[in-house]
Amino acid sequence: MAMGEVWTGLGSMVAGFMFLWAMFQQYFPHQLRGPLEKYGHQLKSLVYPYIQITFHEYGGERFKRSDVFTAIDSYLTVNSSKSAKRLRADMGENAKSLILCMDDHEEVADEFDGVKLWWSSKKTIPKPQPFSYFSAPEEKRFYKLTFHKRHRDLITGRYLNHVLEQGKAVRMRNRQRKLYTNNKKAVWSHVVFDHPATFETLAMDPQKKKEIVDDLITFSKAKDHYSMIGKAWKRGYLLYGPPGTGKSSMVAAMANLLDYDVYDLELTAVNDNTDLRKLLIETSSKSIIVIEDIDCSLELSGRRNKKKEERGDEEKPEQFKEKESKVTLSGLLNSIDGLWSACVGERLIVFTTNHVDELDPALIRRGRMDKHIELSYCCFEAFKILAKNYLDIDAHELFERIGRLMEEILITPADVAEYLMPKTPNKRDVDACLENLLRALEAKKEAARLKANEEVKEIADALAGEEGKGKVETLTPKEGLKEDEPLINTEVKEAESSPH
Ligand SMILES: Nc1ncnc2c1ncn2[C@@H]1O[C@H](COP(=O)(O)OP(=O)(O)OP(=O)(O)O)[C@@H](O)[C@H]1O
Ligand SMILES: [Mg+2]
Repeated sequence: MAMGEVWTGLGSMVAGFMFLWAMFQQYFPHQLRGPLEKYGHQLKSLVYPYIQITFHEYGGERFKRSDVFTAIDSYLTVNSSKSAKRLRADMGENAKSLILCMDDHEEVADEFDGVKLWWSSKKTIPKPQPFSYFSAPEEKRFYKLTFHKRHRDLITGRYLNHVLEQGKAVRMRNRQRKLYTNNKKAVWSHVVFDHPATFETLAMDPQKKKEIVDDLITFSKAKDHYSMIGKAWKRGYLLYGPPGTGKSSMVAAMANLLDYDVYDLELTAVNDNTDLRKLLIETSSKSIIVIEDIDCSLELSGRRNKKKEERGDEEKPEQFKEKESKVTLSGLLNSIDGLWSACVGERLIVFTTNHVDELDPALIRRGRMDKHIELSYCCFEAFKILAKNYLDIDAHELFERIGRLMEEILITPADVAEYLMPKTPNKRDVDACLENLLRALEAKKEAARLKANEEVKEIADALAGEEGKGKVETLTPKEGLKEDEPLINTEVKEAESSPH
C-alpha cells in the first residue's frame, strides 16, 4: 500500500472517530456517560493531535463579561472582517462605529510565527425546562482555539499574550473617547470627547509643531524604553502663553493625536489633598490629565484671591460662598509624584497658564513638567494655517501686507480666527475677511503709535514741570481700544530667544 493511501486511511479514521465523539457528546444520556466519557477522552487525545482551548464569555463572575473574552473578540474583528463568510455587526458598548465580528459557529484561521491555528465561535443553547419558575437559561457563547500539540508552548505563551495585547489595542482604537470632569464629591463624571482640534488645524510655527508631535509620538511608543530605564511611563507638559493662543486647543489636539481620554481636573472643586490623590489614582491609562489655569487654582500667588474678588465672593453671605478647596501646593506635588509611581500605563499631565512667571518653580521643574511649550501671538506662518483652515486658501494678494503687519503687531490666533470666520452661513467671502483682518491690524498699529506718543507726552510734561505742561504737541489715542493690551511685538522677539 502506498504511503499516501495510509495517510488517507488514517485521516478518515480520525474524522470518523471525531464524528462519533461529537454525536456521543450531543445525544448520549448524561447519566450513562461516566466511564465511556473518560475512555473516550483518552482515545481522542491519542488519535487527535490538536489541542483546543475554550474561552467563555462569562467566566468567574456571572454578570461580568470576561476581559479575556472581550480582548479575543476585539482581536478577531480584524481577521473576521477580512476572511469570515458570516459576520455579525455590533455597535458595542462605547464603540465609535459599527464593529464586524464573526458570527456564531463560524471559523477563521490565524497565523503566528509561521504556525497556523484556528478560532471558532461557538454557542451552547441549553434545553428549556418545561416546569420551571425561573426564566429560560441563557445561551453561552465561547471561542475555541485549535492548534497542533507540537506548538503548545508557543501558543499558550507568546501567542496568547499577543492576542490579549492586540485585542486591547483594537478595543482602545474603536472606543469612543471620554472627557472626564470632577465634582465636589471627588467623583469623575464623563461625556463623549469630540473636539475637532488637531495638530494640522493648530496655528503655530510649523517647526515647533513638528517637534511637539514627534515628542508625543516618541512618548507613546516608548513603553519598553521607560521600563528599561526604570521610569514610570508618564510625561508632563506645561503650556503657557496669553489668552486665546491655543493652549486648550493643543490639549485637545494631543488627545486626538494619541487617541487618549481627557481628565479635566478642576482643582478648586477638590476638597483636600486626600480627594486629589483619590481622583488622580482613579484615572485610566492612555489619558491626559489637564489642570487649566494652574495659577488660578492654587494659592501659588495672590491670583486666586483676586479672581474671587472679581466674582464678588467676599460680599456673599456665608451659605452661598463656595467651599474653599484645601488643596495645597505640596499636596499637589505629592499627588503628582504618587501618580507617577503608583499607576501603571501611559499618562500625560498638562498644566496651562497665562502667567508662567508666577508659578512655583517646584511645580514646573523638569521631571514633573518635562516639556515647557510657549504658545504665543500669531506669526505669519501661523496665520497661513488659519487662512487654509478657515478660507481654504494658500495665497492671496493681501498676504504680504498682513505678514508685514504681523511682524510688528501682536494679535492672538483666536482674534485672527474671529476675522476669518465667514459672516454669512455657507458663504466664504475671502476678500472681505482678509480686508477686515488687515484693517484691524492697521488700527492696532495706529493705536500703538498714538499710545507711544501719549507716553512721550507724559514724559515730556514731567520733565518740563508744571509751567511747560501741554506745550508738547501730541495726538490722543483713539477710543475703543482695550486698556493695557500689548500692541507692539516686543515680547515675541524676546520669547524667541528664551531657553524654552
Ligand atoms: N493656535 C491656534 N490655532 C488654531 N486656533 C486657535 C489657536 N489659538 C486659538 N485658536 C482659536 O481660538 C479659540 C480659543 O483658543 P483656546 O481656548 O485654545 O485658547 P487658550 O490659549 O486656551 O486661552 P485661555 O488662556 O483663555 O484659556 C479656539 O477655539 C480656536 O478656535
Ligand atoms: Mg484655555
